[in-house]
Amino acid sequence: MSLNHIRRHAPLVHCISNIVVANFKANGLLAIGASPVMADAPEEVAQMVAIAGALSINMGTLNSESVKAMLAAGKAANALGTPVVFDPVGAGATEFRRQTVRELMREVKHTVLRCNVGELAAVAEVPWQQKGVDSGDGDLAVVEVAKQVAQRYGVVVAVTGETDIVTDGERVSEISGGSALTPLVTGTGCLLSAVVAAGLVGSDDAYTATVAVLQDYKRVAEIAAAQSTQVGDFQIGFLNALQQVSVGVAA
Ligand SMILES: Nc1ncnc2c1ncn2[C@@H]1O[C@H](COP(=O)(O)OP(=O)(O)OP(=O)(O)O)[C@@H](O)[C@H]1O
Ligand SMILES: Cc1ncsc1CCO
Ligand SMILES: [Mg+2]
Repeated sequence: MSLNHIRRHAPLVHCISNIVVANFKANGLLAIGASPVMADAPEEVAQMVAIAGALSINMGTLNSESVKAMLAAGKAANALGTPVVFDPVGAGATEFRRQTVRELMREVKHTVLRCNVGELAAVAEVPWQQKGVDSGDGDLAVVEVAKQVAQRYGVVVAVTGETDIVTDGERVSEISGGSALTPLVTGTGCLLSAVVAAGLVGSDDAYTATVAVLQDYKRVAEIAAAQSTQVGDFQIGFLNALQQVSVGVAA
């Protein structure tokens, strides 16, 4: 019961968000009893991360200022031993994103990398046709590439899609289920990254904490899909189901 673990710890999660999903992410974290704070001014991120339980870095709508903030916040979190989750949104779509991924992977020690398959390919620098922020097309041995990235950077890698894969370079878990409506609501992956960050607070094994969050998140999608067939309703149902699962009242 990982979302329940988050509710019991009620962590403050410092999010460097993209502009598309900031509201959904904040409401999703509140629904499970966490406290979100969005802060991306380079001038304040080191101070903000110092009072947070975890840092969630998302480069979905990056610009030169927010990249400075990501580096400063990540380094400050590392110095404090605060867990960091990196979501390299659209990593392979442009040269700016590819460079930023390289810099963030080199300069910051991330606890968890949470991405879709296209983003994994970009982080691993293997060929893939990314479609903007969506996963896109290609042929990738996902488990093998995820393990290589995990070993190379000493990070837990969580790759999502119809079936999610989590690996620390040795252990591998596959998590299926959920709902095909989930990728039709923008930011469900971005929110998941922030929820993983929240789930790391009070956990001593990032791999098992990440697996537990992804399992609960699939269940959240199933509960939402049982109550709604249209995407708008599903988005609201998803927030409701996050609350239910975290409280422990979901069937
Ligand atoms: N076809 C599918 N069937 C069931 N669940 C899915 C499917 N595709 C994605 N998901 C689930 O949706 C959630 C978000 O994963 P996804 O891979 O879509 O993230 P993402 O591409 O980073 O999303 P975004 O950038 O919009 O935030 C995960 O819980 C994942 O398991
Ligand atoms: C649509 C979109 N564009 C940049 S970030 C984002 C949200 C999903 O990742
Ligand atoms: Mg994403």
